[in-house]
Amino acid sequence: MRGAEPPGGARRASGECAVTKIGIIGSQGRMGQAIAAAAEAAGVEVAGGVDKDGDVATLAAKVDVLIDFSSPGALEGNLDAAMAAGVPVVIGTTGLEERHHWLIDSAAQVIPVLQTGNTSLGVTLLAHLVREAANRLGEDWDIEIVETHHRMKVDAPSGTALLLGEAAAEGRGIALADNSERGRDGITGKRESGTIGFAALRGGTVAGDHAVMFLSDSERLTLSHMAENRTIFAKGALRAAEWVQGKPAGRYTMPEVLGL
Ligand SMILES: NC(=O)C1=CN([C@@H]2O[C@H](COP(=O)(O)OP(=O)(O)OC[C@H]3O[C@@H](n4cnc5c(N)ncnc54)[C@H](OP(=O)(O)O)[C@@H]3O)[C@@H](O)[C@H]2O)C=CC1
Ligand SMILES: O=C(O)C1=N[C@H](C(=O)O)C[C@H](O)C1
Repeated sequence: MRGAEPPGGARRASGECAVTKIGIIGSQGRMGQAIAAAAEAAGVEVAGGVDKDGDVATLAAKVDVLIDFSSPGALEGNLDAAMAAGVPVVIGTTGLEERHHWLIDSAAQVIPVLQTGNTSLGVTLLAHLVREAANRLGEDWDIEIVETHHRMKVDAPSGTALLLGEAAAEGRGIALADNSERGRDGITGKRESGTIGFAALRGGTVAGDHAVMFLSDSERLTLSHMAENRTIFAKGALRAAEWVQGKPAGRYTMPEVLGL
């Protein structure tokens, strides 16, 4: 029908939308609530939200951008809904596996998709510093990543720890998948040279602490970040949502948003 509004993606590809109307997937969760509060403070309209068993297709049809902080199991349906409506999606959900990344790559052929394990400015800069340090320090510097989170967190290592591991691996010019040590217990044998180790601590209400340690024979360098609350993630998610609007189909992440 002539005059009917084109799918959101086509409309936004022209870049004409200035105001972001967001839809939150995982709206009643810790992050969903933090995003809604940050949106209210920033004057960003929340057009709706869904949780388990919610209707994401209906939500997608009435928003400019979907923001997903829910569960890996929801990802495929969320991407399908975003593609059908032609709206960009910001994915903050962690615990993603290879097949989820494949789904994201595939959706990014159709719509803009921004995925990150951490939307904060501090962690985005930390990843940059980690890449640089890993590149400049020789292989005699072992790399270990330690993360601490609240007792309710369900995935490990955290998405941020993995993001930092990827940054370290890039700096070293190695593939993280072939060089990571994800859990030591019992007679582990000595540390395998060149690996990147991960350790996860859980307890209390910690919003998210990450430390990347570089350890050599006689010295240690630690680069770290501590999140004092979820507002930093929520603000970063809103910034990502505003940035991704009007972008061409493709896969994006936080350094592009923050210009780092
Ligand atoms: N990238 C980043 O910067 C950050 C990422 N995160 C990540 O965000 C995710 C959410 O964290 P958090 O808010 O603490 O977790 P919560 O458990 O508090 O919230 C998750 C929410 O998602 C909902 N949900 C579960 N399954 C589905 C589904 N199939 N469809 C729609 N909604 C669903 C839950 O609903 P119900 O209760 O009904 O199951 C719940 O409301 C985690 O993966 C976490 O690691 C967190 C902080 C920062
Ligand atoms: O589940 C959380 O809480 C957090 N998850 C993200 C992660 O897995 O890295 C980001 C942040 O650390 C908080």
